[in-house]
Amino acid sequence: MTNERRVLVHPDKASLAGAVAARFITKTLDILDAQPVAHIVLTGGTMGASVLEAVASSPAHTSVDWSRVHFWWGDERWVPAGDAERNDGQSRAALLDRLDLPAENVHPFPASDSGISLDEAADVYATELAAHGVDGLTHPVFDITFLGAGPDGHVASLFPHRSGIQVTDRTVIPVRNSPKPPPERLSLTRPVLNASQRIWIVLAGADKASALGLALAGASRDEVPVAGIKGRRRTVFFVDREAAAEVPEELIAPDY
Ligand SMILES: O=C1O[C@H](COP(=O)(O)O)[C@@H](O)[C@H](O)[C@H]1O
Repeated sequence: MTNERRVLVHPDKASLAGAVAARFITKTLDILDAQPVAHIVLTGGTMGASVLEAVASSPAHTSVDWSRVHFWWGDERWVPAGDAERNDGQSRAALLDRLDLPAENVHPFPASDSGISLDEAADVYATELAAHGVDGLTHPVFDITFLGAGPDGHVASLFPHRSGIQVTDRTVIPVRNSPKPPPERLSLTRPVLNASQRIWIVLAGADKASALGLALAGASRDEVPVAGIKGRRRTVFFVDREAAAEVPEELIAPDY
C-alpha cells in the first residue's frame, strides 16, 4: 500500500458524511485495538460538523471506548467561548457532548475572552501539544486528522500567499488579517499536520472543485495550501461528486 494521495468520491454530501463517519468509527476501533489511546484532530467548516453528526447518529459509535480518545482541533477562530463561530463548539454540539468523555481528553484552543492575547494562546496550545508528545516530539502523533479546505485552498487556518503555510519551527501560529472572517485565528502548522498518521480531507460542493483540482495537479502550497498536506501513512480526499468535478479520472480511487 502506497502513501499516495487518494480521492474517494461519494454521490452527495449526505452519503459522504455517512461514509466518512462509518470509516471513522471502524478505524478508531482498529486503532484502539492496537494501542492504548487515539489522538484525533477535528476540523471546522461545513463538512466537519456533518461528519460528526453522522457519527453520533450511527448506533455503531457506542462500540468505541471514547474514554481512550483525545480530541484536538486543527484551527480555531479567535472569538469568545460559546460563540457559534468556534470550531470546538460546533464539534461539541455535533458529537462530543453526547459522548462519555473525560474532560481532560478534550483539547480546545483558548478563546478570545480567556484573558490572554492571541500570541499567548498560541503558546498555551503549543504547551498542551507538547505535554502529550512522546519520544521527544513536541506534539502527539495524531492517528486521524480531519481537515476541510476553503474554496481558495486554505487548510486549517493556513491561507494562500500568507507566511503561515511556510512555518516549520513552531507547532501553533497566531493568524492575523485572515482573508476569511473572523480575522484572528489560531492554527496548527504544516509539519504538525503532516506528522499525522492519516489525514482525511473532507470536501463537498462545487465551490471546492477548483482548489481540489489544482491541489492534485501539483499547485504549490503557497498558492493552494491544501496541496502541501500529506500524512505519514495515508492521505485521503473524501469528496462528493460536485467537489470532484476537476479531479482527473485516473486519480479517483475505487473504494477500498
Ligand atoms: O474557517 C474555516 O474554514 C475551513 C473550510 O471551511 P468550509 O466551511 O469552507 O468547509 C475549515 O476547514 C477550517 O477549520 C475553518 O476554521
